[in-house]
Amino acid sequence: MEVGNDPTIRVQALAEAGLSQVPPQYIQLPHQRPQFNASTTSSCNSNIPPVIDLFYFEPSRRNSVRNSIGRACREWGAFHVTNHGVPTSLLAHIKTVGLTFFEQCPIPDKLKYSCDPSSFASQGYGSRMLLLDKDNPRNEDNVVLDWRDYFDHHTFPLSRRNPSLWPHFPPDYRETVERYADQMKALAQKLMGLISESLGLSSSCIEDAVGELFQNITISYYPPCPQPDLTLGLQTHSDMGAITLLIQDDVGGLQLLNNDQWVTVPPLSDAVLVILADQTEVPIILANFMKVLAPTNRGTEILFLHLAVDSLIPRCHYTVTLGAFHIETHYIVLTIESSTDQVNDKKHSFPIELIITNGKYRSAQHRAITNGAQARLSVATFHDPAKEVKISPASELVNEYCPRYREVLYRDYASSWYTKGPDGKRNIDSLLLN
Ligand SMILES: O=C(O)CCC(=O)C(=O)O
Ligand SMILES: [Fe+2]
Repeated sequence: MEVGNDPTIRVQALAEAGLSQVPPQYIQLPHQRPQFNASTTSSCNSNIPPVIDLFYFEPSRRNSVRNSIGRACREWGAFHVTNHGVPTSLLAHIKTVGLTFFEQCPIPDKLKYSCDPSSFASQGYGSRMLLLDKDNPRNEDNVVLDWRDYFDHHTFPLSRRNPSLWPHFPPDYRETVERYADQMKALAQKLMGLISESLGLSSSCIEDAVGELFQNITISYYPPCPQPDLTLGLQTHSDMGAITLLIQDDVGGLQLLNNDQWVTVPPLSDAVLVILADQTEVPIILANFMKVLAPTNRGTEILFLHLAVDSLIPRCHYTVTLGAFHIETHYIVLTIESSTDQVNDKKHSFPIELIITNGKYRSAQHRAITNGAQARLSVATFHDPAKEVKISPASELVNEYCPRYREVLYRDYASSWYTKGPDGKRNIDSLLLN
């Protein structure tokens, strides 16, 4: 069977053909292949993303919930939430309708919903995530394909929502996706509020920076794979938008990179996994640090960063000198003062660099592994800026203390992601000018 640049090939068809070996396009480079050892696959591994009880957003719990979220964002860039207010029956039902579509609709019927392979993140049924590089067909030789089929739905803003383009089978598929989209948007907005507050910012900060939310829901179906040790269901990536809410069935296979180790995320049927995506990492947070940093004196010999995280953690003061800058834990900058007025150009731009790298609000790298026994299903709900939103620190806030990030249209950012491939975090790193 021809695979690769044939957009009609579905992984499910390859799996059903009973191959004993996957076609070569699905074989990962050796350093990308998963390791199947006890520490990454054991369900009793204690090193897993935290589970945070949201207590249905009860105001009296807000402070402690916000602290837990801050810690999880610094340490993992991801966390589970429970008591989030989304009916658990709906979490179960969206997985049921997704599985019914993938497993009970014949492939020729599913192909009627095929997405457009020439435009990225297009709605519909597909397999290949990255765009074909038509200008450089030779680049195709380097493309490794995911062992995955998916259905992508455009759900917000409502002007993009057209359920008649979604599966008609099972009969309640469309209505379930609509209900799920509404519930996930409400949850994402509440979580962005808490994440903003966990940075010491006003609760609307991240949402204001993102602007009108664009929501896509991707149901991924990973057929059993004859060679799980050579393949990935979904290649290593960080999500490109602001925040992703993910649920998975009880088969398991999602892995998160934590302290350079791949950790298998256990399926929790009542929980939703929150994944920080690229736009929550640098540009938005950076813009807010810049607001705080903007009124500093320039060219100072020593800077004092007054750090405080919240009322529960005692205020700490740090002295910053070139070469001796060290922040142990938290990094909310309240003020910067100079103790001398000596000018030393070399110091420009170092404080915020360190703040960012110490900050640990990094988008989480993750991937999906495959298995030889059972198909697996996940539902990822992405919340992204509009394509026209410019991603950059606000220009009036940039001074020479700040690192410069290249301004980029979110559309171009997404396009680069889909043409060059995520390759870990290559895309967000490419925005750094220095
Ligand atoms: O299937 C999974 O668990 C991961 C899905 C994912 O990361 C994505 O769709 O971006
Ligand atoms: Fe993802």
